[in-house]
Amino acid sequence: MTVKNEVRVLKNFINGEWVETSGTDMLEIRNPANKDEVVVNVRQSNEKDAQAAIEAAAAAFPAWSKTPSPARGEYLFKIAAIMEAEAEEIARIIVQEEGKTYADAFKEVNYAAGIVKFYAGEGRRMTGRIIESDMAGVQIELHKEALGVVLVVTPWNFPLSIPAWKIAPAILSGNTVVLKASSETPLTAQKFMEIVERAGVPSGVVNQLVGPGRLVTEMINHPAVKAITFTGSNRVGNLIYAEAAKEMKRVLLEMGGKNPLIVMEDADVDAAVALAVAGGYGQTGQACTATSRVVIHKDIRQEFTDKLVAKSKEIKIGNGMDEGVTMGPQVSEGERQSTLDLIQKAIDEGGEVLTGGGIPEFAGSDKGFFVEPTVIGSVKSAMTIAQEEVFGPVISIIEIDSIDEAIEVANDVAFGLSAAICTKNLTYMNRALSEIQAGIVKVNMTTTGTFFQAPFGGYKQSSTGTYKELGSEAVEFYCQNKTRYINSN
Ligand SMILES: NC(=O)C1=CN([C@@H]2O[C@H](COP(=O)(O)OP(=O)(O)OC[C@H]3O[C@@H](n4cnc5c(N)ncnc54)[C@H](OP(=O)(O)O)[C@@H]3O)[C@@H](O)[C@H]2O)C=CC1
Ligand SMILES: O=C(O)CCC(=O)C(=O)O
Repeated sequence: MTVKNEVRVLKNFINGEWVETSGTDMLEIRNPANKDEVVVNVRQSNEKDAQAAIEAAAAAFPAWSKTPSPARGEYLFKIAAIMEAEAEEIARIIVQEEGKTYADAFKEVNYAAGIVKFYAGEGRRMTGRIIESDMAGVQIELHKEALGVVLVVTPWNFPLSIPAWKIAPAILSGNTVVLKASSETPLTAQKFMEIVERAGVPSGVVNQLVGPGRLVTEMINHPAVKAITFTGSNRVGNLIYAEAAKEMKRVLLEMGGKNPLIVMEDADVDAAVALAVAGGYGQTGQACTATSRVVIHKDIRQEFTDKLVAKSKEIKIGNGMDEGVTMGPQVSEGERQSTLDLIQKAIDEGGEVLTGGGIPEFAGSDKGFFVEPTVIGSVKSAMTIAQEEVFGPVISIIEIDSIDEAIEVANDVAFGLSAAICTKNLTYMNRALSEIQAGIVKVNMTTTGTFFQAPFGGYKQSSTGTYKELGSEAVEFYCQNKTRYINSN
């Protein structure tokens, strides 16, 4: 039986107007906690729509890039205020199409509003630099300029905050954008566009295209597109990088992680277990910063593991809107299957499932893409489960017997996004902070979660590495610096 919601068919947001998509394929978005519930229908866009979105952004660029940055910031303040005022409604949309808990979704909306306010304030902090010249009367200025049209390609796991953390610095810097949000979460993106419209952002500054990822390839090649910012899988990140390289376009890629939580022998075990649970199972493990490896000292492995298993069993799985639920479903059948496949591979390679490992059973569990919070013991660093991103609620336990070995294991992966260490020992702390090859290293904190005033980005295959997201540093990606020589003699 299909739940009869009032199902909308989404439109594109182009040049300040809601326009019918021109494709013929229809995509049904269903609630991942109840696949009988159709959330929204999407008639896909085609190349013609993609072209129109880019042209609208290109046409809006001259006026927008000349608008003073404090004035651009004022629009962002308005966007943030609407997000905050409508946080409950937006959070419900996120739960309905992505599946996370209402508490997580509500936090995401307020986090997104915080990001937008942060960049609104940056509008009054945009500065250049004066450089002394060799000649009297000659001044050299370093001046930031916007790039042009920026293509924003985003995933489903943070359907509001990731678009916000890319679009806010992009438009604050004077660029115009086309958003291609994930096909799993088009309604949240649409709601974001409605807010942009109501905040009075001039037509064409922000445009949104609903449609398949394959449209992005051609968009990258459009001459008006000057930069592409992407968060998602390494597979797609590689495709985008290769395509953009043809015209040497600027690219920012944020991709996978295989984030370790090192727990040393002096750690507070209960606190470390709480960090593993929050980092491993928060967002159903669907975060690029998720704790997927616990690298634990042999002296406390047993105690830690017993306590982690006990806490894992306390997780209440269900529909993210239901009271008391602490973990929602995975976003799709495909994502769940890929988690289950990796668990099976771990077993085949010698891992031991200590709790979870399968599909939970409760009333209605067959309707959603639920998976149990899973702890895998006896994991060795070379195993697939210790190397590949899972993107589900799975924590692997890897035993070590020294800080040297802990750091070696932490670094023994292709990724380098986030890492954390639990210890009170200053030497351990300093070694982790300086020797772990990751863009973010934390002490006695979860691998997940970022404060938006601080830069975010990974090492190795987690990111392109050349630019950071978040913080005032993010603006660098969206600007080019012109060196201006002025001879006033
Ligand atoms: N680092 C992170 O935060 C994230 C990592 N992932 C990883 O990626 C895996 C798959 O997730 P998925 O959502 O499919 O991630 P993808 O990388 O496939 O999708 C991310 C974005 O890229 C778009 N896209 C898809 N194909 C192309 C293409 N050929 N060219 C340009 N853009 C494209 C998608 O559009 P469309 O949705 O229309 O296909 C979406 O907007 C996860 O299991 C996880 O391992 C996923 C999400 C976030
Ligand atoms: O941990 C976080 O808050 C950020 C996670 C993230 O950026 C991602 O999963 O894409």
